Amino acid sequence: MEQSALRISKIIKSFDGIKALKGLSLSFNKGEIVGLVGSNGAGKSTLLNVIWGAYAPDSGDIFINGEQVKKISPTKAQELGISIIFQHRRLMPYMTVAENIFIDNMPKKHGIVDFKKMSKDAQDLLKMLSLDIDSSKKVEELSAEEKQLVEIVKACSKNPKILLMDEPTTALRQGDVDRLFTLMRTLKSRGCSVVFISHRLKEVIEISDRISIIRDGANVSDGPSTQYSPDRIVEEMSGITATDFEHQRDVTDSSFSHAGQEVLLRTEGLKVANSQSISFELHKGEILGFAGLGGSGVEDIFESLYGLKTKQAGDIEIENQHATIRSPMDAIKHGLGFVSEDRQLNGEFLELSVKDNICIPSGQKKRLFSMINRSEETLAAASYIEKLNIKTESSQKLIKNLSGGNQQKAIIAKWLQLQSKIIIMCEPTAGIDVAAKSDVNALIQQIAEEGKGILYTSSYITELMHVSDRIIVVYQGQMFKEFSRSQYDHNQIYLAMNGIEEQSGVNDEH
Ligand SMILES: Nc1ncnc2c1ncn2[C@@H]1O[C@H](COP(=O)(O)OP(=O)(O)OP(=O)(O)O)[C@@H](O)[C@H]1O
Repeated sequence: MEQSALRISKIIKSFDGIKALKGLSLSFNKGEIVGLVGSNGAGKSTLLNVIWGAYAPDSGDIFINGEQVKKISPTKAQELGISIIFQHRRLMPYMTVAENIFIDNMPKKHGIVDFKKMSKDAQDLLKMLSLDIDSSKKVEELSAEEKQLVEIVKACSKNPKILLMDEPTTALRQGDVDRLFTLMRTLKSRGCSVVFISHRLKEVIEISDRISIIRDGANVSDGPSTQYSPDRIVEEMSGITATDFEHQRDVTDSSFSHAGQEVLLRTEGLKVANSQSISFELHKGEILGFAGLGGSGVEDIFESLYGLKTKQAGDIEIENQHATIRSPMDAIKHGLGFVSEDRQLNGEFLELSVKDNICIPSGQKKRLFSMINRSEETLAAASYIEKLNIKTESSQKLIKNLSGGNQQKAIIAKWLQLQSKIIIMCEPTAGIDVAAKSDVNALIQQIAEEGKGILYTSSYITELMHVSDRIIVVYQGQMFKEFSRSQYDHNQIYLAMNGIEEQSGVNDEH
Protein backbone atom coordinates (compact mmCIF):
# COMPACT_ATOMS: atom_id res chain seq x y z
CA MET A 1 0.00 0.00 0.00
CA GLU A 2 1.24 3.49 -0.86
CA GLN A 3 2.42 5.42 2.18
CA SER A 4 0.47 8.57 2.94
CA ALA A 5 2.41 11.80 2.50
CA LEU A 6 0.33 13.07 5.37
CA ARG A 7 -2.18 11.42 7.63
CA ILE A 8 -4.03 13.09 10.42
CA SER A 9 -6.13 10.99 12.69
CA LYS A 10 -9.03 11.85 15.00
CA ILE A 11 -8.12 15.50 15.47
CA ILE A 12 -10.10 17.39 18.09
CA LYS A 13 -9.76 21.16 18.40
CA SER A 14 -11.92 23.42 20.56
CA PHE A 15 -12.13 27.18 20.92
CA ASP A 16 -13.56 28.40 24.22
CA GLY A 17 -15.21 25.06 24.81
CA ILE A 18 -16.76 24.91 21.32
CA LYS A 19 -15.52 21.98 19.26
CA ALA A 20 -14.47 23.17 15.80
CA LEU A 21 -12.97 19.77 14.90
CA LYS A 22 -14.64 16.69 16.32
CA GLY A 23 -12.24 13.84 15.64
CA LEU A 24 -11.44 14.66 12.04
CA SER A 25 -9.23 12.39 9.93
CA LEU A 26 -7.66 13.01 6.54
CA SER A 27 -4.86 11.42 4.58
CA PHE A 28 -3.35 11.94 1.19
CA ASN A 29 -0.64 10.44 -0.96
CA LYS A 30 2.42 11.94 -2.56
CA GLY A 31 1.46 13.94 -5.64
CA GLU A 32 -2.25 13.91 -4.85
CA ILE A 33 -4.56 16.94 -5.01
CA VAL A 34 -7.29 16.71 -2.39
CA GLY A 35 -10.28 19.05 -2.56
CA LEU A 36 -11.44 19.84 0.98
CA VAL A 37 -15.02 21.09 0.98
CA GLY A 38 -17.54 22.05 3.63
CA SER A 39 -19.95 24.86 4.42
CA ASN A 40 -18.84 28.04 6.16
CA GLY A 41 -17.70 27.21 9.67
CA ALA A 42 -17.29 23.47 8.91
CA GLY A 43 -13.70 23.57 10.16
CA LYS A 44 -11.62 23.64 6.96
CA SER A 45 -9.32 26.54 7.89
CA THR A 46 -8.94 25.21 11.43
CA LEU A 47 -7.80 21.89 10.00
CA LEU A 48 -5.18 23.57 7.80
CA ASN A 49 -4.00 25.58 10.79
CA VAL A 50 -3.53 22.35 12.75
CA ILE A 51 -1.57 20.71 9.91
CA TRP A 52 0.57 23.82 9.55
CA GLY A 53 1.22 23.93 13.29
CA ALA A 54 -0.45 27.27 13.99
CA TYR A 55 -3.06 25.59 16.25
CA ALA A 56 -2.16 22.83 18.67
CA PRO A 57 -4.91 20.18 18.55
CA ASP A 58 -6.53 19.10 21.84
CA SER A 59 -5.95 15.51 20.78
CA GLY A 60 -5.28 13.41 17.70
CA ASP A 61 -2.23 12.31 15.73
CA ILE A 62 -0.31 13.66 12.76
CA PHE A 63 1.89 11.43 10.59
CA ILE A 64 4.15 12.65 7.82
CA ASN A 65 5.50 9.97 5.47
CA GLY A 66 4.38 7.40 8.02
CA GLU A 67 6.24 8.99 10.94
CA GLN A 68 4.36 10.53 13.80
CA VAL A 69 5.09 14.20 14.37
CA LYS A 70 4.55 14.85 18.05
CA LYS A 71 4.56 18.61 18.19
CA ILE A 72 4.17 20.60 15.03
CA SER A 73 4.87 24.34 14.83
CA PRO A 74 5.01 26.64 11.78
CA THR A 75 8.83 26.43 11.82
CA LYS A 76 8.77 22.64 12.07
CA ALA A 77 6.12 22.49 9.33
CA GLN A 78 8.36 24.54 7.07
CA GLU A 79 11.29 22.20 7.78
CA LEU A 80 9.04 19.28 6.88
CA GLY A 81 8.21 20.92 3.54
CA ILE A 82 4.71 22.15 4.38
CA SER A 83 3.71 25.50 2.83
CA ILE A 84 0.44 27.35 3.24
CA ILE A 85 -1.34 29.98 1.19
CA PHE A 86 -3.67 32.01 3.31
CA GLN A 87 -7.20 33.13 2.52
CA HIS A 88 -6.26 36.62 3.60
CA ARG A 89 -3.08 37.89 2.06
CA ARG A 90 -0.12 38.32 4.32
CA LEU A 91 2.26 40.16 2.02
CA MET A 92 4.23 43.21 3.09
CA PRO A 93 2.82 46.09 1.00
CA TYR A 94 5.92 48.32 1.12
CA MET A 95 8.33 45.58 0.10
CA THR A 96 8.98 44.47 -3.46
CA VAL A 97 7.57 41.34 -5.02
CA ALA A 98 11.02 39.68 -4.85
CA GLU A 99 11.50 40.61 -1.18
CA ASN A 100 8.07 39.22 -0.34
CA ILE A 101 8.68 35.95 -2.19
CA PHE A 102 11.98 35.34 -0.38
CA ILE A 103 11.18 37.03 2.92
CA ASP A 104 11.89 33.83 4.92
CA ASN A 105 14.99 32.75 3.02
CA MET A 106 16.67 35.72 1.34
CA PRO A 107 19.80 34.68 -0.62
CA LYS A 108 22.95 36.00 1.03
CA LYS A 109 26.50 36.73 -0.07
CA HIS A 110 29.22 37.30 2.56
CA GLY A 111 26.49 37.47 5.19
CA ILE A 112 24.48 40.22 3.51
CA VAL A 113 21.36 39.95 1.39
CA ASP A 114 22.21 39.41 -2.28
CA PHE A 115 19.50 41.63 -3.79
CA LYS A 116 20.71 41.01 -7.33
CA LYS A 117 20.37 37.24 -6.99
CA MET A 118 17.05 37.59 -5.17
CA SER A 119 15.64 39.72 -7.95
CA LYS A 120 16.87 37.29 -10.63
CA ASP A 121 15.58 34.23 -8.77
CA ALA A 122 12.19 35.89 -8.33
CA GLN A 123 11.99 36.89 -11.98
CA ASP A 124 12.99 33.34 -13.05
CA LEU A 125 10.33 31.85 -10.82
CA LEU A 126 7.66 34.21 -12.14
CA LYS A 127 8.72 33.42 -15.71
CA MET A 128 8.66 29.69 -15.06
CA LEU A 129 5.11 30.07 -13.80
CA SER A 130 4.24 32.22 -16.87
CA LEU A 131 3.39 35.23 -14.72
CA ASP A 132 3.97 38.66 -16.18
CA ILE A 133 4.72 40.49 -12.93
CA ASP A 134 7.73 42.75 -12.37
CA SER A 135 9.60 41.43 -9.31
CA SER A 136 10.96 44.90 -8.48
CA LYS A 137 7.49 46.41 -8.08
CA LYS A 138 6.22 47.18 -4.60
CA VAL A 139 3.37 44.85 -3.58
CA GLU A 140 1.09 47.83 -2.83
CA GLU A 141 1.20 48.70 -6.55
CA LEU A 142 -0.19 45.31 -7.60
CA SER A 143 -3.80 44.42 -8.36
CA ALA A 144 -5.70 42.07 -6.02
CA GLU A 145 -5.23 39.20 -8.52
CA GLU A 146 -1.48 39.84 -8.80
CA LYS A 147 -1.13 39.90 -5.00
CA GLN A 148 -2.83 36.53 -4.74
CA LEU A 149 -0.54 35.13 -7.45
CA VAL A 150 2.54 36.46 -5.63
CA GLU A 151 1.32 34.72 -2.47
CA ILE A 152 1.17 31.49 -4.45
CA VAL A 153 4.62 32.01 -5.98
CA LYS A 154 5.98 32.68 -2.49
CA ALA A 155 4.64 29.32 -1.28
CA CYS A 156 6.10 27.57 -4.36
CA SER A 157 9.53 29.18 -3.90
CA LYS A 158 10.02 26.90 -0.90
CA ASN A 159 9.71 23.78 -3.07
CA PRO A 160 6.95 22.42 -0.88
CA LYS A 161 6.25 18.72 -0.42
CA ILE A 162 2.79 19.55 0.90
CA LEU A 163 0.98 22.71 -0.15
CA LEU A 164 -2.09 23.87 1.77
CA MET A 165 -4.31 26.29 -0.16
CA ASP A 166 -7.17 28.02 1.64
CA GLU A 167 -9.52 29.48 -1.00
CA PRO A 168 -6.71 30.65 -3.28
CA THR A 169 -9.01 31.41 -6.22
CA THR A 170 -11.36 33.88 -4.49
CA ALA A 171 -9.59 36.94 -5.89
CA LEU A 172 -8.66 35.38 -9.23
CA ARG A 173 -10.22 35.81 -12.68
CA GLN A 174 -10.74 32.77 -14.92
CA GLY A 175 -7.45 33.19 -16.81
CA ASP A 176 -5.54 33.33 -13.53
CA VAL A 177 -7.42 30.32 -12.17
CA ASP A 178 -6.32 28.37 -15.26
CA ARG A 179 -2.72 29.45 -14.65
CA LEU A 180 -3.00 28.43 -11.00
CA PHE A 181 -4.32 25.01 -12.01
CA THR A 182 -1.44 24.54 -14.46
CA LEU A 183 0.92 25.40 -11.63
CA MET A 184 -0.81 22.94 -9.28
CA ARG A 185 -0.50 20.19 -11.89
CA THR A 186 3.23 20.99 -12.28
CA LEU A 187 3.70 20.73 -8.51
CA LYS A 188 1.77 17.47 -8.50
CA SER A 189 3.98 16.02 -11.23
CA ARG A 190 6.96 16.82 -9.01
CA GLY A 191 5.44 14.79 -6.19
CA CYS A 192 3.98 17.68 -4.18
CA SER A 193 0.65 16.93 -2.46
CA VAL A 194 -1.92 19.72 -2.40
CA VAL A 195 -4.90 20.36 -0.15
CA PHE A 196 -7.22 22.73 -1.97
CA ILE A 197 -10.09 24.47 -0.16
CA SER A 198 -12.71 26.20 -2.28
CA HIS A 199 -16.41 26.93 -2.31
CA ARG A 200 -16.29 26.89 -6.12
CA LEU A 201 -17.53 23.40 -6.78
CA LYS A 202 -16.77 23.16 -10.48
CA GLU A 203 -13.16 24.12 -9.75
CA VAL A 204 -12.81 21.59 -6.94
CA ILE A 205 -14.11 18.79 -9.15
CA GLU A 206 -11.88 19.86 -12.05
CA ILE A 207 -8.57 20.08 -10.20
CA SER A 208 -8.83 17.49 -7.42
CA ASP A 209 -7.96 13.81 -7.62
CA ARG A 210 -9.95 13.16 -4.50
CA ILE A 211 -12.62 15.04 -2.62
CA SER A 212 -13.06 15.06 1.13
CA ILE A 213 -16.27 16.53 2.55
CA ILE A 214 -16.57 17.72 6.13
CA ARG A 215 -19.53 19.03 8.10
CA ASP A 216 -19.57 20.52 11.61
CA GLY A 217 -15.96 19.48 12.23
CA ALA A 218 -16.49 15.84 11.25
CA ASN A 219 -15.84 13.71 8.15
CA VAL A 220 -18.82 13.08 5.89
CA SER A 221 -17.39 11.37 2.82
CA ASP A 222 -14.19 10.94 0.85
CA GLY A 223 -13.54 9.50 -2.60
CA PRO A 224 -12.24 10.02 -6.14
CA SER A 225 -13.49 13.31 -7.59
CA THR A 226 -15.00 11.45 -10.56
CA GLN A 227 -17.63 10.13 -8.15
CA TYR A 228 -18.81 13.61 -7.19
CA SER A 229 -21.22 16.02 -8.88
CA PRO A 230 -21.87 19.56 -7.53
CA ASP A 231 -25.29 18.38 -6.34
CA ARG A 232 -23.87 15.47 -4.39
CA ILE A 233 -21.24 17.71 -2.78
CA VAL A 234 -23.81 20.33 -1.74
CA GLU A 235 -26.15 17.72 -0.32
CA GLU A 236 -23.39 16.07 1.71
CA MET A 237 -21.93 19.40 2.84
CA SER A 238 -25.23 20.73 4.09
CA GLY A 239 -26.66 17.43 5.29
CA ILE A 240 -29.96 18.62 3.86
CA THR A 241 -31.81 16.58 1.28
CA ALA A 242 -34.44 17.77 -1.16
CA THR A 243 -37.05 16.01 0.96
CA ASP A 244 -36.08 18.20 3.95
CA PHE A 245 -36.82 21.25 1.83
CA GLU A 246 -40.17 20.00 0.66
CA HIS A 247 -41.01 19.79 4.35
CA GLN A 248 -39.63 23.26 5.04
CA ARG A 249 -41.66 24.81 2.22
CA ASP A 250 -44.83 23.65 3.90
CA VAL A 251 -44.04 25.75 6.93
CA THR A 252 -42.77 28.82 5.05
CA ASP A 253 -45.05 31.81 4.63
CA SER A 254 -45.03 31.94 0.85
CA SER A 255 -47.43 34.86 0.68
CA PHE A 256 -44.92 37.20 2.32
CA SER A 257 -43.93 39.90 -0.18
CA HIS A 258 -43.09 43.57 -0.29
CA ALA A 259 -43.77 43.96 -3.99
CA GLY A 260 -46.61 46.44 -3.42
CA GLN A 261 -44.67 48.58 -0.96
CA GLU A 262 -43.03 51.93 -1.64
CA VAL A 263 -39.67 51.59 -3.46
CA LEU A 264 -36.84 53.05 -1.37
CA LEU A 265 -33.92 52.17 -3.64
CA ARG A 266 -33.74 51.32 -7.32
CA THR A 267 -30.61 50.50 -9.31
CA GLU A 268 -30.63 50.32 -13.09
CA GLY A 269 -27.74 48.75 -15.02
CA LEU A 270 -25.23 49.33 -12.24
CA LYS A 271 -21.67 48.49 -13.24
CA VAL A 272 -18.97 48.43 -10.62
CA ALA A 273 -15.60 46.64 -10.68
CA ASN A 274 -16.37 43.28 -12.33
CA SER A 275 -20.13 43.43 -11.73
CA GLN A 276 -22.53 44.61 -14.37
CA SER A 277 -26.19 45.05 -15.28
CA ILE A 278 -27.22 45.11 -11.64
CA SER A 279 -30.86 46.22 -11.53
CA PHE A 280 -33.10 45.71 -8.52
CA GLU A 281 -35.61 47.41 -6.26
CA LEU A 282 -35.59 47.53 -2.48
CA HIS A 283 -38.95 48.19 -0.84
CA LYS A 284 -39.88 49.80 2.42
CA GLY A 285 -39.77 47.23 5.22
CA GLU A 286 -37.92 44.71 3.09
CA ILE A 287 -34.74 42.78 3.83
CA LEU A 288 -33.25 42.00 0.45
CA GLY A 289 -30.58 39.34 0.72
CA PHE A 290 -27.67 38.99 -1.68
CA ALA A 291 -25.79 35.71 -2.01
CA GLY A 292 -22.47 35.21 -3.76
CA LEU A 293 -19.15 33.48 -3.27
CA GLY A 294 -16.07 35.57 -2.47
CA GLY A 295 -15.20 37.65 -5.53
CA SER A 296 -18.71 37.30 -7.03
CA GLY A 297 -19.28 41.05 -6.88
CA VAL A 298 -21.79 41.37 -4.00
CA GLU A 299 -19.33 43.33 -1.90
CA ASP A 300 -18.56 45.62 -4.85
CA ILE A 301 -22.27 46.36 -5.32
CA PHE A 302 -22.80 47.11 -1.63
CA GLU A 303 -19.68 49.23 -1.34
CA SER A 304 -20.52 51.27 -4.43
CA LEU A 305 -23.99 52.06 -3.07
CA TYR A 306 -22.31 53.45 0.03
CA GLY A 307 -19.79 55.41 -2.04
CA LEU A 308 -16.80 53.31 -1.08
CA LYS A 309 -16.30 52.12 -4.66
CA THR A 310 -16.85 54.06 -7.84
CA LYS A 311 -19.61 52.90 -10.12
CA GLN A 312 -18.67 52.90 -13.78
CA ALA A 313 -22.18 53.03 -15.19
CA GLY A 314 -25.84 52.79 -14.26
CA ASP A 315 -28.30 54.76 -12.24
CA ILE A 316 -29.24 54.85 -8.57
CA GLU A 317 -32.60 56.21 -7.43
CA ILE A 318 -33.55 56.81 -3.84
CA GLU A 319 -37.28 57.32 -3.23
CA ASN A 320 -37.71 57.76 -7.00
CA GLN A 321 -35.11 60.56 -7.19
CA HIS A 322 -31.80 60.18 -9.02
CA ALA A 323 -28.97 59.99 -6.47
CA THR A 324 -25.30 60.77 -7.08
CA ILE A 325 -23.19 58.83 -4.61
CA ARG A 326 -19.44 59.36 -4.84
CA SER A 327 -18.51 59.04 -1.17
CA PRO A 328 -19.94 57.74 2.11
CA MET A 329 -20.84 61.38 2.93
CA ASP A 330 -23.05 61.48 -0.22
CA ALA A 331 -24.58 58.16 0.77
CA ILE A 332 -25.33 59.36 4.31
CA LYS A 333 -26.94 62.53 2.92
CA HIS A 334 -29.20 60.33 0.81
CA GLY A 335 -30.27 58.40 3.91
CA LEU A 336 -28.04 55.35 3.59
CA GLY A 337 -26.21 53.60 6.41
CA PHE A 338 -23.58 50.85 6.29
CA VAL A 339 -22.76 48.05 8.70
CA SER A 340 -19.97 45.63 7.92
CA GLU A 341 -17.66 43.26 9.76
CA ASP A 342 -14.88 45.79 9.19
CA ARG A 343 -14.78 48.31 12.03
CA GLN A 344 -13.05 50.90 9.93
CA LEU A 345 -15.68 50.72 7.16
CA ASN A 346 -18.33 50.88 9.89
CA GLY A 347 -16.97 54.28 10.84
CA GLU A 348 -16.47 52.98 14.36
CA PHE A 349 -14.34 55.11 16.67
CA LEU A 350 -12.78 52.53 18.97
CA GLU A 351 -11.32 55.10 21.37
CA LEU A 352 -14.66 56.86 21.85
CA SER A 353 -17.57 55.98 24.09
CA VAL A 354 -20.70 54.10 23.06
CA LYS A 355 -22.63 57.36 23.34
CA ASP A 356 -20.24 59.23 21.07
CA ASN A 357 -20.30 56.44 18.52
CA ILE A 358 -24.09 56.57 18.44
CA CYS A 359 -24.40 60.36 18.45
CA ILE A 360 -21.30 61.93 16.91
CA PRO A 361 -22.38 61.72 13.27
CA SER A 362 -25.81 63.20 14.02
CA GLY A 363 -24.06 65.82 16.15
CA GLN A 364 -21.98 66.75 13.12
CA LYS A 365 -25.14 67.01 11.05
CA LYS A 366 -26.82 69.22 13.63
CA ARG A 367 -23.72 71.35 14.12
CA LEU A 368 -24.42 72.84 10.75
CA PHE A 369 -27.60 74.34 12.11
CA SER A 370 -27.37 74.69 15.85
CA MET A 371 -25.43 74.04 19.02
CA ILE A 372 -25.30 70.40 20.06
CA ASN A 373 -27.17 69.67 23.17
CA ARG A 374 -25.00 67.17 25.08
CA SER A 375 -27.74 66.13 27.45
CA GLU A 376 -30.03 65.49 24.48
CA GLU A 377 -27.35 63.17 23.14
CA THR A 378 -27.02 61.35 26.45
CA LEU A 379 -30.76 60.78 26.50
CA ALA A 380 -30.80 59.61 22.88
CA ALA A 381 -27.92 57.20 23.49
CA ALA A 382 -29.59 55.83 26.62
CA SER A 383 -32.81 55.26 24.76
CA TYR A 384 -31.06 53.30 21.97
CA ILE A 385 -29.07 51.29 24.49
CA GLU A 386 -32.35 50.24 26.06
CA LYS A 387 -34.33 49.73 22.85
CA LEU A 388 -31.61 47.71 21.12
CA ASN A 389 -30.65 45.89 24.30
CA ILE A 390 -26.98 46.95 24.02
CA LYS A 391 -25.12 45.33 26.90
CA THR A 392 -22.94 48.03 28.46
CA GLU A 393 -22.65 49.29 32.04
CA SER A 394 -22.85 52.86 30.82
CA SER A 395 -23.09 54.90 27.63
CA GLN A 396 -19.67 56.36 28.58
CA LYS A 397 -17.91 53.01 28.23
CA LEU A 398 -15.43 52.86 25.33
CA ILE A 399 -17.03 51.00 22.44
CA LYS A 400 -13.92 48.82 22.00
CA ASN A 401 -14.65 47.24 25.40
CA LEU A 402 -18.04 45.92 24.26
CA SER A 403 -18.48 42.44 22.80
CA GLY A 404 -18.56 42.22 18.98
CA GLY A 405 -22.34 41.79 18.88
CA ASN A 406 -22.96 44.81 21.10
CA GLN A 407 -20.58 46.93 19.03
CA GLN A 408 -22.59 46.03 15.93
CA LYS A 409 -25.81 47.00 17.72
CA ALA A 410 -24.29 50.37 18.64
CA ILE A 411 -23.39 50.94 14.97
CA ILE A 412 -26.95 50.08 13.96
CA ALA A 413 -28.13 52.56 16.63
CA LYS A 414 -25.97 55.23 14.98
CA TRP A 415 -27.85 54.80 11.69
CA LEU A 416 -31.20 54.82 13.45
CA GLN A 417 -30.20 58.03 15.25
CA LEU A 418 -29.26 59.46 11.85
CA GLN A 419 -32.68 58.42 10.57
CA SER A 420 -31.23 56.42 7.69
CA LYS A 421 -33.93 54.95 5.47
CA ILE A 422 -31.78 52.24 3.99
CA ILE A 423 -29.11 50.26 5.81
CA ILE A 424 -26.58 48.18 3.91
CA MET A 425 -25.50 45.19 5.98
CA CYS A 426 -22.35 43.53 4.68
CA GLU A 427 -21.62 40.40 6.80
CA PRO A 428 -22.87 42.23 9.91
CA THR A 429 -22.61 39.14 12.11
CA ALA A 430 -19.20 37.85 10.97
CA GLY A 431 -16.93 36.97 13.85
CA ILE A 432 -19.53 37.26 16.60
CA ASP A 433 -20.79 34.37 18.68
CA VAL A 434 -23.95 32.42 17.92
CA ALA A 435 -26.14 34.05 20.58
CA ALA A 436 -25.04 37.55 19.55
CA LYS A 437 -25.63 36.66 15.89
CA SER A 438 -29.23 35.78 16.53
CA ASP A 439 -29.65 38.92 18.65
CA VAL A 440 -28.27 41.17 15.89
CA ASN A 441 -30.36 39.41 13.23
CA ALA A 442 -33.52 39.80 15.34
CA LEU A 443 -32.72 43.51 15.61
CA ILE A 444 -32.28 43.78 11.84
CA GLN A 445 -35.70 42.18 11.35
CA GLN A 446 -37.20 44.53 13.91
CA ILE A 447 -35.90 47.68 12.21
CA ALA A 448 -37.11 46.42 8.83
CA GLU A 449 -40.56 45.93 10.31
CA GLU A 450 -40.39 49.56 11.45
CA GLY A 451 -40.06 50.58 7.77
CA LYS A 452 -36.34 50.63 6.94
CA GLY A 453 -35.09 48.96 3.77
CA ILE A 454 -32.21 46.57 4.38
CA LEU A 455 -29.68 45.19 1.93
CA TYR A 456 -28.12 42.17 3.57
CA THR A 457 -25.40 39.68 2.80
CA SER A 458 -23.90 36.82 4.76
CA SER A 459 -21.65 33.95 3.69
CA TYR A 460 -23.85 31.66 5.74
CA ILE A 461 -26.74 30.60 3.50
CA THR A 462 -28.90 29.42 6.41
CA GLU A 463 -28.52 32.83 8.06
CA LEU A 464 -29.26 34.63 4.79
CA MET A 465 -32.41 32.54 4.32
CA HIS A 466 -33.49 33.13 7.87
CA VAL A 467 -33.10 36.90 7.74
CA SER A 468 -33.99 37.89 4.15
CA ASP A 469 -37.40 38.26 2.53
CA ARG A 470 -35.95 37.62 -0.93
CA ILE A 471 -32.50 36.53 -2.15
CA ILE A 472 -30.67 37.62 -5.30
CA VAL A 473 -27.75 35.37 -6.23
CA VAL A 474 -24.81 37.06 -7.93
CA TYR A 475 -22.43 34.89 -9.92
CA GLN A 476 -19.36 36.27 -11.72
CA GLY A 477 -20.64 39.84 -11.41
CA GLN A 478 -24.10 39.15 -12.86
CA MET A 479 -27.47 38.71 -11.19
CA PHE A 480 -27.81 34.97 -11.76
CA LYS A 481 -31.04 34.02 -10.06
CA GLU A 482 -33.63 35.33 -7.63
CA PHE A 483 -35.32 33.28 -4.94
CA SER A 484 -38.55 34.35 -3.27
CA ARG A 485 -39.08 33.10 0.27
CA SER A 486 -41.33 30.30 -0.94
CA GLN A 487 -38.56 29.11 -3.28
CA TYR A 488 -35.83 29.02 -0.63
CA ASP A 489 -33.74 25.89 -0.86
CA HIS A 490 -30.29 25.92 0.75
CA ASN A 491 -28.70 23.58 -1.78
CA GLN A 492 -30.18 25.28 -4.84
CA ILE A 493 -28.95 28.66 -3.57
CA TYR A 494 -25.44 27.24 -3.09
CA LEU A 495 -25.53 25.73 -6.58
CA ALA A 496 -26.72 29.07 -8.02
CA MET A 497 -23.79 30.77 -6.25
CA ASN A 498 -21.68 28.36 -8.30
CA GLY A 499 -23.46 29.35 -11.51
CA ILE A 500 -25.40 26.09 -11.64
CA GLU A 501 -29.10 26.10 -12.47
CA GLU A 502 -31.52 23.80 -10.71
CA GLN A 503 -31.39 20.29 -12.12
CA SER A 504 -34.29 17.92 -11.84
CA GLY A 505 -33.87 14.54 -10.25
CA VAL A 506 -30.43 15.37 -8.83
CA ASN A 507 -31.24 13.79 -5.56
CA ASP A 508 -32.24 10.48 -7.06
CA GLU A 509 -28.63 9.74 -8.01
CA HIS A 510 -27.37 8.89 -4.57
N1 LIG B 1 -9.48 31.50 16.42
C1 LIG B 1 -10.74 31.10 16.64
N2 LIG B 1 -11.36 31.39 17.82
C2 LIG B 1 -12.61 30.96 18.07
N3 LIG B 1 -13.36 30.24 17.21
C3 LIG B 1 -12.81 29.93 16.03
C4 LIG B 1 -11.48 30.34 15.67
N4 LIG B 1 -11.21 29.88 14.43
C5 LIG B 1 -12.31 29.21 14.02
N5 LIG B 1 -13.27 29.25 14.98
C6 LIG B 1 -14.60 28.61 14.92
O1 LIG B 1 -14.40 27.27 14.51
C7 LIG B 1 -15.39 26.88 13.58
C8 LIG B 1 -14.73 26.43 12.29
O2 LIG B 1 -14.21 27.60 11.64
P1 LIG B 1 -13.31 27.54 10.33
O3 LIG B 1 -12.81 28.91 10.06
O4 LIG B 1 -12.29 26.47 10.49
O5 LIG B 1 -14.39 27.10 9.24
P2 LIG B 1 -14.24 27.05 7.67
O6 LIG B 1 -14.80 25.74 7.25
O7 LIG B 1 -12.84 27.35 7.26
O8 LIG B 1 -15.22 28.22 7.22
P3 LIG B 1 -15.11 29.27 5.98
O9 LIG B 1 -15.49 28.50 4.75
O10 LIG B 1 -16.14 30.29 6.34
O11 LIG B 1 -13.72 29.83 5.94
C9 LIG B 1 -16.32 28.06 13.41
O12 LIG B 1 -17.42 27.88 14.26
C10 LIG B 1 -15.47 29.24 13.85
O13 LIG B 1 -16.29 30.26 14.37
